[in-house]
Amino acid sequence: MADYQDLLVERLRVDGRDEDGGSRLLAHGAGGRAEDGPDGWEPVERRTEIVDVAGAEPVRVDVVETARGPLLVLDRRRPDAPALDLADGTEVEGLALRAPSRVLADAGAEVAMWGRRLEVVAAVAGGRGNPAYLPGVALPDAVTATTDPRRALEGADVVVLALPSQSLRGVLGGVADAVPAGAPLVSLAKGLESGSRLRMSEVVAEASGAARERVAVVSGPNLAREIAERQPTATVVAAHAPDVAAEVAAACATPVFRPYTHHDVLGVELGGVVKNVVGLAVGMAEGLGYGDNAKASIITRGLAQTSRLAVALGAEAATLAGLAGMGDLVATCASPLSRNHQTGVQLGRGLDVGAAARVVRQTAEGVRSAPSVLALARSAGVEMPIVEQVVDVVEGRVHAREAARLLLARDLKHEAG
Ligand SMILES: NC(=O)C1=CN([C@@H]2O[C@H](COP(=O)(O)OP(=O)(O)OC[C@H]3O[C@@H](n4cnc5c(N)ncnc54)[C@H](OP(=O)(O)O)[C@@H]3O)[C@@H](O)[C@H]2O)C=CC1
Ligand SMILES: O=C(CO)COP(=O)(O)O
Repeated sequence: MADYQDLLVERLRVDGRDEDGGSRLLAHGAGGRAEDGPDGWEPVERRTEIVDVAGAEPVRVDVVETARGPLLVLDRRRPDAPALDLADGTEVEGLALRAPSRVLADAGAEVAMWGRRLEVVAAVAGGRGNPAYLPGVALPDAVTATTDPRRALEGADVVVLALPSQSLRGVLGGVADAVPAGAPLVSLAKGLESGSRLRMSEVVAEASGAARERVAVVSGPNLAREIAERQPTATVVAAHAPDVAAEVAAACATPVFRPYTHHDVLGVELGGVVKNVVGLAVGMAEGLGYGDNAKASIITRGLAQTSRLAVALGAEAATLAGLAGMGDLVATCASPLSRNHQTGVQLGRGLDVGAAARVVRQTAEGVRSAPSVLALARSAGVEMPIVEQVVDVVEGRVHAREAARLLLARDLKHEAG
């Protein structure tokens, strides 16, 4: 165990019963040693968390937590004893983990992360990072984690929503009443909601009930793995309210992460949405064995079509030439880390969407967004041939090779037309 984590012996006493019949516990203050403090017996938090398990029924987990941290062992002299079925007045010695997050939280630095899976949350809270998504990356000590979204939201100055686009409304809507009043709500998601075709800033405002001025989006060439490795990058923080954009930018700026503020929320979001679809197309070209000329052509025409759509919907053309447009498009189309790119490669090799998803195993937003982008484009009277072909491949109507042939066979035209 790293030297900044502590295992503390807790002196615990059973003090009656909870409403559900389990033992109510008190802990002796300051690590359970009487000489450590005058505060005597103090309440212990006990709650049940529901843990989703892939391919099985959810599991109920009893969590017992003292002021020092969660109990790993309730009774260290009888570790196999039934956890919370002790006679009134019994005293036991538990073991509490004081994790780095807790130590840093005490020192004032707080990033409270919510996750739905106990094993992920336990790994993050225990200083082991997130081995499932970011193997080999140590997360900052200041990140704490919980499976209880309300605890994560408690007292938050800024609420950051890093969820796949199709899950965001449900998750946020379920805890909207717990979002601290006045805290900016920041979306990192790069997709359109299927059905409503709403952008994520719109979904956030609807699901939370917050005014749109409280919502910000962060978008740019921001591949998660590189950021987690503290490799330098820049990004855009867009909000309708300049002070909200500035507040969020100040909150996330580091020596290697440089945010620029922007007012064009629509343009910034559309850049992030459509680059995923173009990333699928570039991946398909790669999967088909095409070279860099083909990929550069798709990137360039993809950006032209994205800008056309964005401007038709009311965004500024210059936004799409910036970090959230061209910048993110280049990162996605060039990097093997991009899940949209990876998914495209699998589609180009002939796999269908389901099989490609099983290979890539993480969210490729372009797959769900492509039909919504196409519908938006049609409603705005904008032609997006690359998106059209991606939709046809994703929906299994044509093979990627045929999609490429159809794109190349289109009528000749002026490049700026
Ligand atoms: N990864 C990246 O490089 C970047 C991603 N983004 C955007 O961020 C958004 C999220 O992507 P990302 O985190 O990478 O996606 P991943 O697929 O890597 O991870 C999805 C995360 O969301 C959780 N999740 C999914 N559905 C739900 C749900 N219904 N309730 C609760 N939690 C859920 C997953 O939990 P579980 O593990 O339990 O399934 C997992 O932690 C996307 O819109 C993406 O475009 C933006 C910039 C960079
Ligand atoms: O948006 C991203 C980089 O900016 C991440 O791209 P993927 O979702 O394709 O991995």
